[in-house]
Formats: sequence, structure tokens, C-alpha cells
Amino acid sequence: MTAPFSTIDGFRDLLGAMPSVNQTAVNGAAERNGQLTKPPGALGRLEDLASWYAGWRGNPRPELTAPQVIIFAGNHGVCARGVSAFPAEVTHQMVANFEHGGAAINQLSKAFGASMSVVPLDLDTPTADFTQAPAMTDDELIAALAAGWTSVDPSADLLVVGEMGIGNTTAAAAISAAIYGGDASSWTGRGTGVDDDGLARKTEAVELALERHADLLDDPLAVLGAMGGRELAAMAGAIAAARHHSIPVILDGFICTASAAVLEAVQKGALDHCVAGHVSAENAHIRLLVQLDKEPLLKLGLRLGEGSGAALAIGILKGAVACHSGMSTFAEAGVSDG
Ligand SMILES: O=C(O)c1ccc[n+]([C@@H]2O[C@H](COP(=O)([O-])O)[C@@H](O)[C@H]2O)c1
Ligand SMILES: Cc1cc2nc[nH]c2cc1C
Repeated sequence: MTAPFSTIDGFRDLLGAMPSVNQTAVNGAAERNGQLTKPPGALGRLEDLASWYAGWRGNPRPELTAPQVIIFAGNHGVCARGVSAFPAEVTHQMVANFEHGGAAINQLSKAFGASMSVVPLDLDTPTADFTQAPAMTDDELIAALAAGWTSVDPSADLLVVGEMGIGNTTAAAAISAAIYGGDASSWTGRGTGVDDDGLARKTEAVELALERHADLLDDPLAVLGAMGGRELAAMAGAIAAARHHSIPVILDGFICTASAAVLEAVQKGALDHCVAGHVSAENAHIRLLVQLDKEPLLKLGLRLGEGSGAALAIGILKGAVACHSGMSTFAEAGVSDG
């Protein structure tokens, strides 16, 4: 499969022409929800989730049987500035771990019945240190967006995108600060566990990036290219492809949400087919979710990335859809409906 764009403008145009929710399916789901054997509203947010899922699947009584998890991996030039608690080679090593089934996301994908694949993105060619130069060239950005787009299985009925990239909380912080403004320090956090000096270096890297790339801060895709890693761009490409194929998405942690935020900044409503799986312990994640008006499904103190929080939320969404589509109505069960 090839991506239906070969330029950044082409990708931007696609974002402006994405399918919207199927309102007939939403209405049908609401009608069915009102007939199910439970007091009105008693399944709380599960009812909203089922209706959201029905709308994006275009089916008032949908099934959820083929979730897809994709983990994108990238290396970051900014690591040379000492912004992570772990060395950059861990990205490559963790890719091998994903491929051998040894990472948390392998177990969570298995536990929730999802297919899982890992997509390493030019790991031997880290992005440029974005305090000195744009992280990616336009061609590199397009290639990463396209790698994300083409990784999505059009027959999947749910998508989780996750990432692995030592240093990428610094990239996510820079992108967030570029899009939403505010002090660099309000977007940086401990990531994999940096100490105070490391945190100061991260914050300085974000400040330098904002200065160096000041002329493109009002162009979100240019920001993604200048500050993002390949795995962030690939997640954005995959989230856009999911919308194109009417596949709902569960967002993961801070890095995943920062890449998604780029799409919303380009095109309002671009993330309407997405829910927030969890709120990460990385302190700026909640700030992003507030900006995007997304209420997380879970708050478990996770700060792992690799799609782990979103994968856990597959279970919640499966529960919501199973109740919605499988429960009996009052009439079917012969239960008095008050
Ligand atoms: O998902 C999150 O919110 C999250 C928060 C902190 C760290 N991570 C993961 O840790 C790595 C980035 O952390 P760092 O400190 O190297 O920037 C990267 O591989 C992410 O998957 C992920
Ligand atoms: C070991 C390790 C596993 C990870 N998974 C996602 N980010 C990670 C960062 C580290 C350091």
C-alpha cells in the first residue's frame, strides 16, 4: 500500500477532507441504548464510549474484534544533550525486545486480543538535534507520515498507536510548547526518570528549540518536522489513516498525545475519532488532554509509553461495546422498563 500523499501540503489537504462521524449510526445506537436492560445512564461513560464507537464504525450495533496495536520507534539527535535517564541505544534494544515478545506491550496486546507490530524508523539515522537544526527534512517528515499511514490495517476495527524513542519526551514537550505556548518548564517532566540536572537540560533544549524555530511556530506540520521524531510523525500519519478508514483510535501517553495534537492544530475536529486511553504520570500529559478536551479513561500512574495505557483501555472499550451490542432489551428480556 502507498500513502495517498507525497507532499506535506498533500497531507494537510487530506486532513481537511476527512470523513465525519455517521450520525445515523449514533442515533441508532442512542435508541438501542435506551432500550437495554439497565436504568438509564447506569453504565456511565461506557454508554458514551459505545455510542462514539458505533458512530465511527457506522454501525448502531457494532462489534470490536480486530484491534491493531502499532509501535513506532525512532532515535533523536537531541539525546546528545543529556536529556534522558537512559542511553539512546535502548531504543534499538527495545525494538528487539518487542520483536521477541518481551515488552509490556506484547503482554497487554495479547491480554486484550490485539494484533501487534513494531515499525523501526531509520534507527541508524537519528534526527538532527533540534536545538541546532530542523529535526527532519521535509522528505524525512513525509516518509515518516507515510510509514505511519501505510502501517494501518484497513480491516482493523480499532487502532492503538504507541512509541519507543529515548529522548522523545523532550521532542513532545517542544512540540506542545510550540503549539500551545507557555513556559518550556511547564511542558517538561522526568520522562524515563531524569534527575534535576537532566530536567534542567531538557527545559533548556525546549527553550532553544522555540528560539531556533520561532519563524514556523504557527505551522503545526512544520513544527512536527522541526522538533518531532520520526515515531511522532508516524503516529500522526497512522491516526490520520485511521480516520480515513473509519477506524476509532485510543490515544496513549504524553508523546502519542503530542503527535495527535499536531493534527488537531492543523484541522479542528481531526481527533474526533480518538479517545484518551489514560493520563500518564508525565506531568504535562494532563495539560495536553485539557487542551484537547479529552477525558482520560484510566489514571494508573503509567509512564511507560509503547502504547501500554491505550492497550489497557482496549479492555474498557471492548466491555462497552459488548454490553451495548450484546445486552437484551427490556422487551426481549420481559423486564418492566419503569
Ligand atoms: O507515554 C508517556 O507518557 C511516557 C512518559 C515518559 C516516558 N515514556 C517513554 O520513555 C521514553 C522517553 O523518555 P525520555 O526520558 O527518554 O525522554 C520513550 O521510549 C517513551 O515511550 C513515555
Ligand atoms: C527500558 C525502557 C522501556 C521503554 N518502553 C518505552 N520506553 C521505554 C524506555 C525504557 C528505558
